[in-house]
Amino acid sequence: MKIETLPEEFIKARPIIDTIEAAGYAAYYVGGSVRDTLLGLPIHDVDIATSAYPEEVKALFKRTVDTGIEHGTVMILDHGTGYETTTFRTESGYQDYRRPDSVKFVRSLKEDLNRRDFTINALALKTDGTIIDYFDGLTDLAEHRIKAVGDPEKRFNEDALRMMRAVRFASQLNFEIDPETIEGIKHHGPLLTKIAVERIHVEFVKMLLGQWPSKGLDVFMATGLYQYCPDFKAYQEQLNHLRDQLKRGLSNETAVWTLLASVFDLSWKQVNQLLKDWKSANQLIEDVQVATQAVSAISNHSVDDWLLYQTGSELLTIANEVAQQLDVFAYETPDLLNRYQVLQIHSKKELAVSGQDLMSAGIKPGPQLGQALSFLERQVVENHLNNQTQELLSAAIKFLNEKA
Ligand SMILES: Nc1ccn([C@@H]2O[C@H](COP(=O)(O)OP(=O)(O)OP(=O)(O)O)[C@@H](O)[C@H]2O)c(=O)n1
Ligand SMILES: [Mg+2]
Repeated sequence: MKIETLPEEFIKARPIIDTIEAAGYAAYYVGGSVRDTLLGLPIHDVDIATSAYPEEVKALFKRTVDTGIEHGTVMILDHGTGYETTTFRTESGYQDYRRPDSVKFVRSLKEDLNRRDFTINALALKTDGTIIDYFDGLTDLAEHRIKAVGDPEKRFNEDALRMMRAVRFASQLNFEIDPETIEGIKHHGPLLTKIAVERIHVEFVKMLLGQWPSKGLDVFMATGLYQYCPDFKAYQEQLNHLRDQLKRGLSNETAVWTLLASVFDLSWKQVNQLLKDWKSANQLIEDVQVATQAVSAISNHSVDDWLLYQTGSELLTIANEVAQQLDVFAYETPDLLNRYQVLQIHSKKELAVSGQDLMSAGIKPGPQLGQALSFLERQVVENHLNNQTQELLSAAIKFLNEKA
């Protein structure tokens, strides 16, 4: 098979392959970019596989970075774009189920494609558009099938993350997973616990960002894979509910975790624990806590000005998206955003008085000053006070006198 017109990204990368070939080595486009081109999808990064050894690749180009030289990957920098170029290799002895004990460089493309995860990911593309397909990847692409290359058991023993990749591709592509590959996942699920949580996290999120998340979730649940992910064992019922409920993919990672936290009915503290167990960044944890609180207010029809203020426009949009997915939404997103926009202030900084102003008016520094500012902030947000300096100063003094 031959692709008549290659996407621009491949044409841009062509000089790299030409240079390698001119030196007497073979080089091909491989991986996701080939698969996605055949599916008519946009492509992100162009990966290259070559018979040249890493040192031989480096000798051919001025600017390279050793991004993974021990397993054969060198990044070639060309006019601002980086091309991951990996020497054909086979892998043997995966004692830890994630990294080969030894990588053996080979000169044969077929051997290289043979160690790849799924047939649709084991296609190679030549610069003239010819597709090389040793494992019937084209048939599986046409028939919308995710199928391990060769023996699924071996593929998952080599890298247990591939089980998560299978469900992620099902959700991104709306493909079915081949029955033998499903069996392989059922047998090897426990190996997932050997994999770094950060890597599982990436695949899990990609699954829920895919256009057909229920498809991925279905296999994720049916194979029992979920049990080997942090904390999910306790939430089988909720995850099954989600599988039946989800209409489309989420729009970003914050929405993914807010959805889960809402479906699991987690408290502020429990959100923190779940996301820590999933090795998430602190900013994500905070955002999910706030957005989850907003989802709950939305579903109770109890969104007030203070909640709008605390949540902010970005997280309000996310919370309402999640509420819509769960069919608990009571507000149109533009209405919520309008209500947010017309608040007198959107952060403490916009208050017409500062701590400095309060001190100039005779209030002593200390906890009282902070309390007065928080009082003013809430009063202004809730429209009980106008955001005007004089009015706020008097209100602060009165507040502190009443407390004393
Ligand atoms: N655990 C893995 C990861 C990757 N690969 C191979 O390396 C290629 C590139 O990997 P990666 O970029 O991680 O995935 P893609 O398939 O390119 O998917 P994406 O579009 O998400 O990048 C894959 O297509 C596959 O051939 C593999 O065999 N096993
Ligand atoms: Mg890729």
